[in-house]
Amino acid sequence: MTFPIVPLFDTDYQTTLNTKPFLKLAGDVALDASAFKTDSDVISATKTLLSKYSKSVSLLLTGSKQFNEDQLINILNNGISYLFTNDSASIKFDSIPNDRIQSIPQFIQLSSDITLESFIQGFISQIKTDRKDGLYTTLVVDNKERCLGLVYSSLESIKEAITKQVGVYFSRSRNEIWVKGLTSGNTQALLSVDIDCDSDALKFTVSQDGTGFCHTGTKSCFGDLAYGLNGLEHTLNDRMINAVDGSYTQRLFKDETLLNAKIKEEAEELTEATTKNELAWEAADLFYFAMVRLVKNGVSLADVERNLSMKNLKITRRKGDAKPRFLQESAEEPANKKAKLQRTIGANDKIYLDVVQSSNIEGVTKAVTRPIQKTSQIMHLVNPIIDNVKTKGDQALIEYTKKFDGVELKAPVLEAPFPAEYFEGLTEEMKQSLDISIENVRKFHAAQLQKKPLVVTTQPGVICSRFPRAIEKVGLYIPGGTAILPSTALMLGIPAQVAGCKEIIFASPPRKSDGKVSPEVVYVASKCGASKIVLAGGAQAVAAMAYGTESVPKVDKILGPGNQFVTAAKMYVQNDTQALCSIDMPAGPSEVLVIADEDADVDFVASDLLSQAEHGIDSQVILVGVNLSEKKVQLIQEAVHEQACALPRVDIVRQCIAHSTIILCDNYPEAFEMSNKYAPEHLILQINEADRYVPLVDNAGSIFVGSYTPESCGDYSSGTNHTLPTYGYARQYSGANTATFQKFITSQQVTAEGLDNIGKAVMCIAKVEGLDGHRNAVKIRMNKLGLLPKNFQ
Ligand SMILES: NC(=O)c1ccc[n+]([C@@H]2O[C@H](COP(=O)([O-])OP(=O)(O)OC[C@H]3O[C@@H](n4cnc5c(N)ncnc54)[C@H](O)[C@@H]3O)[C@@H](O)[C@H]2O)c1
Ligand SMILES: N[C@H](CO)Cc1c[nH]c[nH+]1
Ligand SMILES: [Zn+2]
Repeated sequence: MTFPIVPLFDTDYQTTLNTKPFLKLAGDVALDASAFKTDSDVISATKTLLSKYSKSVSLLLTGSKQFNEDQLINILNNGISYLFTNDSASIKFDSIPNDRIQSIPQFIQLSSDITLESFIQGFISQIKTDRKDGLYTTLVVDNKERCLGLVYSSLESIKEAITKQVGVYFSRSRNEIWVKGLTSGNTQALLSVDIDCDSDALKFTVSQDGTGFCHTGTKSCFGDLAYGLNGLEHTLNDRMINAVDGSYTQRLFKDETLLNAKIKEEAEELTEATTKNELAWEAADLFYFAMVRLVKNGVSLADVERNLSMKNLKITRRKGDAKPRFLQESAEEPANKKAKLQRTIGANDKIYLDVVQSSNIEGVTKAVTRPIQKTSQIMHLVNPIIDNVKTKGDQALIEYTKKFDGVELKAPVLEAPFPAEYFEGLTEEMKQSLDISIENVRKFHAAQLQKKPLVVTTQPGVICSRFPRAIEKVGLYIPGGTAILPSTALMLGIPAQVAGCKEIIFASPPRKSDGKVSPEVVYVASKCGASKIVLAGGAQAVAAMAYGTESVPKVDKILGPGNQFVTAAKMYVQNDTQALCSIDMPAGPSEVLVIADEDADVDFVASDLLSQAEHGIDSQVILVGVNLSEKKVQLIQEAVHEQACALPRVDIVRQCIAHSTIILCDNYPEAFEMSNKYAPEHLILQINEADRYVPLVDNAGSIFVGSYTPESCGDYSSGTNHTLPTYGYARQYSGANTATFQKFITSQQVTAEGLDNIGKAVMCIAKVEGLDGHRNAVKIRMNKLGLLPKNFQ
């Protein structure tokens, strides 16, 4: 049961509610149809009542038919819960379900007849209690039906609560009426009062003021309520008033075009999500942006829920077909859709990074989220490619190269020594430049070689050692989709040679123009002694090297960066025991995090950000500012825009910067903490005395120290490796190094003395493990050596 009286209103319901505000507590109300001229009048009154005062509104039909069937359907579709009639059994409409027509309930009363006394009396007459103290258990909830606490009411407190429409209860500890908030200031407006199904418990719905309901200062007696959609609504309402200048949420509030684009983008991503995690992730994003739009326009979650309830009452529902425009779009290839989305970022828009304060947890979380691909979707595309290469070998490689790279090959593999025509176009200057890089990379990686085995005598007569062996056959992937990368060829080929790998195979997608790989890549391949170049890219190249084909030898390890298809295929083959093939690391889209302070050169900072932003639309660049002034941030933004516009790959940069951010920190330790959490592939330090801060770095692929160390130097020529872990994998992976091309073997030698030293320990532990064979292998030897007493068991 809800409230035992349903007030019946005419058109002047507003005046009645002003003079008898207690009527709002009934929750359910009815309208007298005979007082309204048109169905629109009924609908307008219904909507006002539902939005301000009532939980449900019904319509009382008396006498002759005031409305025809169509009008009644219109009314029922716009919020009226029931039609009350004198004789529900005799009234039948073809299109109105029977359960929406009810006989007039006894408890309907004309509002003009209801007095405060009769209202209270009507309520009290319906409740009972079996408690010895005569009190009524009372549940207090807020207008979102969230439980605030459990209290008790007496008949007196109920009367006072209804009379004043505020939270009034009975305090058992003080044995007196308790007006909530009288001393704390945390008062309550009473919105409605309900009785439970067996009439012995009450529910007070209130609007809670002040810090909250609980005397401990929390919103409810069961802790705080700032979570989920309600918590988000609360935060966004707060941000509307207090948003930090330049924060992402503030930008969304101000920029209608951006906000609407994000809503469309997230809606589309939700339609593309497949796993539970992805669906929850994308739905959360969509709710977030939708909620920003609601809060911006003063619409509350309660308004949305009311709307849902109203829709639930509809009789005639639309067929539910989608507009043709959306049907057509969802049938489109994902690649087309992505391209379309990219075009929504205008070519003339200013290129600038979002700005968030480090204290803005939500903003920072969003900022450091990689524009990561959905593994399940990519695997969906990659799995059949791998299967086909496994079964059809070279033929599949040739077919995929035609399909994805637009090149028709006769043979998919180029054998060393590589024909002279493949070196055509290579200039002397280029050769010299590559040679400088090759020698520096060789020097740095040769220095990493462990020359002598590591030998440690752990106890007298127990000698342990460890020594490296080169991995025999390695497959090196050299990306070639959006840019040719001879630098990656040397970053992989030289360490493989230094480590002593017996067979080095390159794979790289051929150029569309002539079906060859670039002469620079061929030059590096010959310099590092590669035996073959597989003329294929993507998942098909990875599969060919992992399983082998007629002309591609199966390798033991695949190394090298690449796009999402390459990375997904590498992850797949390393998990397939049939392939028996390991990989270096997940080395996906390039990324950089720059830490800069007020003294940093704005042009240097901008150029470093852009040098990685130009890699691809799925790259990400982050600037962590230490105590940066507003002016400095503005200058950096201007430099980014100006330099970006002059780059040939400005379109790629634009897409990358759209998911890149400036995070403002107050001090250096905070900046490094931020960077360690992000675990960037590249970390650039453009701060005073940069080298002093290196010890603060726990997670990063490679560090670039000081203002004259652009990341480009590491990409090409300094000597460090540029094949580095991305996506935050710098937490657990190292970048490519000499050891990446080796495995380590351990060895031990135990003498009689050694056996005497550790033998008993071995036997003891083997016994507890129940492995007597292990124990015996020691016991036999020790017995023969006379190291055990005769009666030893
Ligand atoms: N982390 C590092 O160390 C590092 C180093 C260098 C480059 N990178 C990154 O490597 C990536 C290189 O990517 P790229 O695309 O330029 O070259 P790529 O060689 O990795 O990929 C090109 C291949 O992808 C395949 N492909 C393209 N579209 C496909 C589709 N729809 N279905 C199936 N396969 C498809 C084709 O086979 C094509 O040959 C960039 O993201 C760059 O940032 C990273
Ligand atoms: N920065 C890339 C690694 O993330 C490597 C590279 C190659 N060419 C230019 N840059
Ligand atoms: Zn680079």
